[in-house]
Amino acid sequence: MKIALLGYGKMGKTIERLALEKGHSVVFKSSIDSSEGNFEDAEVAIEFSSPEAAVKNISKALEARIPVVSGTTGWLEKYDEMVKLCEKRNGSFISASNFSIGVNLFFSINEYAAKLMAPWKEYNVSVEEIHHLEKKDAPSGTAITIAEGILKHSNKKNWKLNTSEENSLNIIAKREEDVKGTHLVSYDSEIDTISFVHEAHSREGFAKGAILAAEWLKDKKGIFTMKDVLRIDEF
Ligand SMILES: NC(=O)C1=CN([C@@H]2O[C@H](COP(=O)(O)OP(=O)(O)OC[C@H]3O[C@@H](n4cnc5c(N)ncnc54)[C@H](O)[C@@H]3O)[C@@H](O)[C@H]2O)C=CC1
Ligand SMILES: O=C(O)C1=N[C@H](C(=O)O)C[C@H](O)C1
Repeated sequence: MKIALLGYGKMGKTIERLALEKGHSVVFKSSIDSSEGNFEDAEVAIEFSSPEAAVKNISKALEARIPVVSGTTGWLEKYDEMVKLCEKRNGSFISASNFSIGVNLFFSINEYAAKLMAPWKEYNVSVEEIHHLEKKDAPSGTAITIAEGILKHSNKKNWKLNTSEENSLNIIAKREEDVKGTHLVSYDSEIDTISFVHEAHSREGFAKGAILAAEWLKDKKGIFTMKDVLRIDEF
């Protein structure tokens, strides 16, 4: 598979290493101030850049009729615009807040727990995420997906960052040196706490999932999610 890497930072470089190990080739790569290779040669684009660059990068791939896998977080208010462009171009698009298999299983565990906990009003639920100091967005995209899973089954109205409002689901975002990505869901009562956590030990899980998504998407048309790729049923 011939890959274009739109964004060649921590994720782009990890994806390149693992993709080459799998026998794929990287025919184009771009950063904020440089690019090399020939974009039109790509069979699929993998996009991990920044909240400001994501829409431009995804549009570039869709306009060129190159299937695109996007992992960038913090731009999702423009998601519907990208879906419309994909439909107009009869293209192929997957966006996910987290491509690791473990986190996608965690999303289902989270929804199951939210459904199970819904009648037990003495428990207050919260989400905490911890990431490295360079991360631009807060809360993380993964924390937002987790919060959306909880809100499907909860009587809380919305999620908010660092809130003590009873009607809102509190997301706590922490930034610490070199943390690859930790997400914790806690149900607290006066009597006890139930919590479950996903901790990424490296960026390889995100990168492997993105390559898997690209292999899966390459010869398909439409807009998909990681649940389609991994065949995980909706709750
Ligand atoms: N969905 C997932 O599984 C994962 C998502 N991410 C997300 O992916 C994104 C990238 O993460 P990292 O590689 O760690 O970041 P990074 O900062 O190491 O790399 C970002 C890359 O994007 C480029 N870039 C930044 N601003 C740009 C602009 N305005 N125009 C063009 N290129 C630009 C940079 O030059 C660099 O090559 C972030 O949004 C992060 O939250 C990160 C890990 C996993
Ligand atoms: O910026 C990161 O590093 C990560 N971003 C994603 C997010 O915002 O959820 C996924 C992962 O946790 C790493």
